[in-house]
Amino acid sequence: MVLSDYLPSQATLSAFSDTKWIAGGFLILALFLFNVLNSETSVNADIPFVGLHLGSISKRKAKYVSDANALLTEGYRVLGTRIVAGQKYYQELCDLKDDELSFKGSISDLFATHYTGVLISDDLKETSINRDLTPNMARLTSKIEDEVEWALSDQIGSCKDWKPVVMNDVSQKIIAHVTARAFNPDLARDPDWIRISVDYWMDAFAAAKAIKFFPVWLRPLAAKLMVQPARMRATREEAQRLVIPVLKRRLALPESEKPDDMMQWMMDRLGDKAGTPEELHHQAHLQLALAMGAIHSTNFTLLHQFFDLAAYQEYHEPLREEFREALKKTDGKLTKATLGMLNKLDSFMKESQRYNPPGLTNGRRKTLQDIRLNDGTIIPKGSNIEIAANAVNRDPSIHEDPDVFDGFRFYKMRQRSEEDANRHQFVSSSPNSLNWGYGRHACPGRFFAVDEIKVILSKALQKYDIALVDPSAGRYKNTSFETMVIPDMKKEVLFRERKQA
Ligand code: HEM
Repeated sequence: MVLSDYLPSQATLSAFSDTKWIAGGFLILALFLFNVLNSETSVNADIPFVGLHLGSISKRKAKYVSDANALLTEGYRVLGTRIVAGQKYYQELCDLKDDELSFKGSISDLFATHYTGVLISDDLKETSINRDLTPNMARLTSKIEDEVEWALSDQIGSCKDWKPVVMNDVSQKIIAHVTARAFNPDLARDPDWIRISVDYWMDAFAAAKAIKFFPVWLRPLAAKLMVQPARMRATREEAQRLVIPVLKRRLALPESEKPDDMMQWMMDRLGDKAGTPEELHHQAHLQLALAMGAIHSTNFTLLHQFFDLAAYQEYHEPLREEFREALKKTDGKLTKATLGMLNKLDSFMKESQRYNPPGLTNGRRKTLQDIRLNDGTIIPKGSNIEIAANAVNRDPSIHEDPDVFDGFRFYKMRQRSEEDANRHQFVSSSPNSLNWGYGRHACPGRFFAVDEIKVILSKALQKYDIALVDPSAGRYKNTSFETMVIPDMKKEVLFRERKQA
C-alpha cells in the first residue's frame, strides 16, 4: 500500500478554513496513524464475500467507489460492513421491526447526522407527507400546473429555433420552484430559498463524506473545524430567516384567509403550539429537510426522463396524444384524474427509472442487533444492509429483454389484468420493483413526485420538440459513485417551440 492511499484528498484538505490549518494538520497526522494501525477489517465468515481477490481493503474500497456494479453483479454480497442482500430476502427484511433493522440508523450513518445536523424526524414522513401532502394532493394539481408553466417559460423560454440548455441546471430549478409552490408557496420564487433548497442535499452529502473520512474519535473536532458542516449550519440559519417570517404572517391571518397548501396544513395540525419559538424553528427546519428529501431525488429522476425523451423520439407523439385525450375527458382541465389516465407516460417514466435507478442498491438499513435470517445467515449488529435493486431491474426472469429500453413495457403489462394494472404503476413498490425502497420505509413522497413529473413532462412535450444535441451518439451515459447512479449533469438538451403549442 502506498502513502497516498492514506492521505486525505485535496478536496478534504481545502475543507479546512485558512485560520484552522494547524489543527487540520494535526487531524491529518492523527488520521494517518489511525489508518496505519487499522488497515484491515475482519471478514465475517458467515456471509459470502466478493472482491477479496482485489487485495487490501483500500483497493477493494477504490473498486467499490469506481465500479460498484461489477462487484454487485458478481455476487449481491458484502464489502466491509456493507451487506447487499438478494431479492429472496425481501419479505424477511420487510417483516423485521425498526428496533431490529433501522432505517433511521442507516440514514444517520449515511449523512453522519450527529455532526452534519441533517434532520431525521417522524414528522417528515408520518405527518407532513402521509397525513398532509398525499391525501390532499388533488387540491395542489392546478397550482403545480401553474408553476410548471411559469418555470418552463422562465428556464427554457420562447425558442423558435433549437435552443440548447444544460438540462440539469434547468430541471433542478423547475423542480425546486414547483416543489416550493406545493410545500411553501410564499418562497417559491425567492431566489435565496431556491438556492438553499437545491444546495442543501449536496452540502449534506459533501459534509458527511468529509466527516466520515476521519476516525470516529476525531469526528467531533473535525466537525467543528471543517468548512462543510459550518456551511450546513449557516444554511439552516438562512432557512430560519426566510421561513419564520412567513409562518408568523400566516399566524396573524383570519381563518377565512388561510392559504390551502402544505405549510398551512402542517401549521394547522399544531394548533396553539404553532407559534411557539420551538415550533417555528422546527417548522423552518422541516421545510429544509423536506426540500432535501424531495428535490435532489426528483431532479435526477426528471433529468433521466428528459434524456430518454430526447433520445427516443418515437414516444413523443403517442404521449402527446394520450395527454390530449385525457384532457378532453376532464373537460380540458388538468386534474389529478387527468394524470391518472396517463398510463403510457407512467410506463415510460417507470422504464426510465428501471434503466436509470437512483441507486444500484436501495433500502439501506442498519442492524441494531444480530439478525438470523431463515437460511441461517447471521447479519451482525451494526451492519448496514441494502437490497440489490438494480440486479432486480436487469433480471431476465423478471423483465423480458431487460437490457432493451421499452418505454411502453409496463403499459403493455398493465393491460393483462386488473391486478397487473395496479402492480405495474410507476408508484408501485414490490419485490420486483425496488427503486422506491421497500416495506414501511418505501419512499412516502413518490405519489407527489410522480404527479409532479407527469405535469412537467406533459407540459414540456406539448410546448416543445425535444432532442439530443448529437442523436448519432445515442442517449447520454450515466456515471456512478459507489452505488449511486449519476446522470451527466453537464449535458445539453435541445428545445424548440412547437407550432401547434
Ligand atoms: C423521484 C423522486 C424520488 C425518489 C427516486 C425517491 C427515492 C426514495 C428512496 C429510495 C427512499 C428510501 C426507501 C427505503 O429505504 O426503503 C426514500 C425515502 C424517503 N423519501 Fe423519497 N424519493 C423521491 C421523492 C421524494 C419526495 C418528493 C419526497 C417528499 C415529498 C420524499 C421524501 C422521502 C422521505 C421522507 C423518505 C424517508 C421515509 C421514511 O422515513 O421511512 N421523496 N425516497
